[in-house]
Amino acid sequence: MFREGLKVVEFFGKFVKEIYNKLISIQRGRYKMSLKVSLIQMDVKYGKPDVNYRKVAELVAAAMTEHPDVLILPEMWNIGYALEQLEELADQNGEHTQSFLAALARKYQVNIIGGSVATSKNNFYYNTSYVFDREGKLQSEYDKVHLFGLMHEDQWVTAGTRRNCFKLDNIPAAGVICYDIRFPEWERTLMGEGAKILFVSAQWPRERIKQWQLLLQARAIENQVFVVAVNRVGKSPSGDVFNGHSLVIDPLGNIISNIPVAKEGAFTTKLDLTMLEKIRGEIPVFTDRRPELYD
Ligand SMILES: O=C(O)CCC(=O)C(=O)O
Repeated sequence: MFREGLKVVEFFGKFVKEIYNKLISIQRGRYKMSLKVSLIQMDVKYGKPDVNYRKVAELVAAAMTEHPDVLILPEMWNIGYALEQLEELADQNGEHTQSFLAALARKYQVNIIGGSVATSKNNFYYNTSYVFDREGKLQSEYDKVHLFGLMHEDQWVTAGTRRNCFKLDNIPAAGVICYDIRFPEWERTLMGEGAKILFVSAQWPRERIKQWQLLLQARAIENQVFVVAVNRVGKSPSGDVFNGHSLVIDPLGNIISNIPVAKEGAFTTKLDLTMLEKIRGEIPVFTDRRPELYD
């Protein structure tokens, strides 16, 4: 009798919690017209995952003083481009990274675009991104699709084949990694699910930083989306210098962030999502497309 009583209480407890969570997500989905994003512009220590995980935990804690809705990390932040050490250092099935990011997301109740980390899955290596929601639930797993030959990434890493589309607080969004931004057809493909924000994580060297900015502005304008793009700072042993220049760009291509170029830190910017509908209404590029003429 007592046991049955407990079961009934447990059942109703679960039921009430589910209703509560539903109401919260409806509330977020309906009313959220702005979104605060924090970009974690960090140095990545080559081949030193312990140092890098600690650094991410510190910078995420620092970011939380600004109460962001979403955090984003750079590319390959666990080991840098230490490709020749993948056998030893790649995160097996991404398990360590997933539990690390899920715990941070839950602890701070914040959405996390986990940049990317080197993983090994079924004896292949990948450049993998994980996205977690505020409850620490995995919303997307993405393996970088376009591998960067100039840094020999294609000799070590296997290219992904899946899209990275997800919803955060009910807002549709998409994510890509670094070299992916040179393929406008890929970003356009991701827009098919109605993304309002494109998240980009990168290790983009200083010598081509002008191209980084122009490419990101173009992706924002042509897709009429906000672009939130984080790049690392620091140096790699091969001599590449990374000067950050992380950017938040509105759907008209205007830069709306004010992130000190080469400084390490967590930088927060607010996106006003109300401008999207107006822009898309005025110049309706999605309905004016002529896909029958394209390849
Ligand atoms: O496209 C570029 O110039 C940089 C790309 C890159 O560094 C990368 O994908 O890791």
